[in-house]
Amino acid sequence: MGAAGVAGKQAEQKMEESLNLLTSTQIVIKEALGKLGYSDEMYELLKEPLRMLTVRIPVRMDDGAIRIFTGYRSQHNDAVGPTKGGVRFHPEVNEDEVKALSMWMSLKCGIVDLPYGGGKGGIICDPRTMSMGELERLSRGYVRAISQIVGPTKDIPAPDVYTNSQIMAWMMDEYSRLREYDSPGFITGKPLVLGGSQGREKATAQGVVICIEEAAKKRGISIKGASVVVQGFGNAGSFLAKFMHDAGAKVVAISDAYGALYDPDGLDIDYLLDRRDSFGTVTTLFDSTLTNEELLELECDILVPAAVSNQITAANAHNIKASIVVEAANGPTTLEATKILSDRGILLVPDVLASSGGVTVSYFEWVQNNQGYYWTEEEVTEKLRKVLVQAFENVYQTAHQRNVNMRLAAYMVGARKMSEASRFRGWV
Ligand SMILES: NC(=O)C1=CN([C@@H]2O[C@H](COP(=O)(O)OP(=O)(O)OC[C@H]3O[C@@H](n4cnc5c(N)ncnc54)[C@H](O)[C@@H]3O)[C@@H](O)[C@H]2O)C=CC1
Ligand SMILES: O=C(O)CCC(=O)C(=O)O
Repeated sequence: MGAAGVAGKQAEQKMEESLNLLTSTQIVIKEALGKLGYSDEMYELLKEPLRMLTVRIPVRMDDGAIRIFTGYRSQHNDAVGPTKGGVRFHPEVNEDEVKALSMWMSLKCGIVDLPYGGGKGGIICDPRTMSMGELERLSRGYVRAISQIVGPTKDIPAPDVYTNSQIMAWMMDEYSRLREYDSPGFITGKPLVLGGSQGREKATAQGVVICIEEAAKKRGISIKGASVVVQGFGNAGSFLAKFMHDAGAKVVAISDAYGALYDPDGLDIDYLLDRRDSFGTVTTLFDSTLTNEELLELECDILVPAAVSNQITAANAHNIKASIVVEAANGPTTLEATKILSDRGILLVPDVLASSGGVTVSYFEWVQNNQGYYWTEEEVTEKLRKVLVQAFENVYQTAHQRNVNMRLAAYMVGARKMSEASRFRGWV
């Protein structure tokens, strides 16, 4: 079959497979709760968020026209504490995705043992086509629209895809104006001068690196000289590529929304970092690129999807060459693909564990905001390492002891705390 035929068949298989993130999350949560011995009532409680707010945000665009944007804020479960999770600005944001993302936040917070439940937000928009003024008005409008259900002791947003510290600053300023007092603890991922934490920007990637190191130890792979492929070159992917490169690994391919760059001898990561724009775009500067689909199937030791969901599916899971796949992105691998990779003996470190470094340092930021006393980058990094190494080991041991794959093990570890908190509160 020619290349076009193979691509067509893969597209067909992808269509047949369930790519609904909410449905697949519910399947694994149900299985995890069953393994933990919880009743069906617990599943009924946890299968959907407790609260989902849909808002419509009118924004005056630079040309004078008014555009109405749709946004969401989902709060999955607040039995443990206030809900926590990022805000995504992306054209493909939808209600089910935001719900699933908030459920994953609950699981992440359980895995790294934070006093939070999970939340997540999103706005359907394409910030790459908007001016700074339009983005500021949209960010402020979103905060006004969700202000009743968020706050430093209710639900604390943070950055995610196509949002950054500037957007967090506008959102914090808008919330502080509404409440009429300075509220740095309303949001994390802020610039340092507004109460941001040392190390938050790099935290997601640092967490992923710790998981890669732990996974590599289990597989007897040395990081020095290992070949690494990274999908996505934004906050998570670009820092990750840099850290792996600095640790002596050979980063042979990276990508962004427009394509991938490949060099079997290793890419010049510092050069690419220098050239990327604020949306993590760099491949458009080069002629010779691969597709994101081709990138995933490249020969390598370690593959890190660090972009968007549903990238590794039943259609390409058999062609993945890496022996370790570490999910920096949320939801990059479907359930069917998870099974295929696990059956093939590939060590898959799931998103709810691998990408939990970001929310861990967000928690540190919130603690520092609450106490008004700030830590050094070394302190943050050391605390993050301790948390992540412990979390990895808990999930890895659970997988072994219960003879389940790492995703199911992570859901079991992550679901336990919110289930117990819900039970003690008398909700179930
Ligand atoms: N920023 C954070 O603290 C955290 C991020 N994550 C997850 O990591 C992933 C990446 O997030 P960030 O790096 O923060 O976003 P970002 O906005 O900084 O970068 C996104 C990157 O993905 C690329 N991309 C977008 N659409 C793509 C597509 N269809 N195919 C391939 N590449 C595409 C962009 O070009 C860019 O390089 C997301 O799944 C996010 O939910 C998870 C935990 C924390
Ligand atoms: O930093 C945070 O609070 C949340 C980060 C996030 O949205 C995620 O882990 O997916």
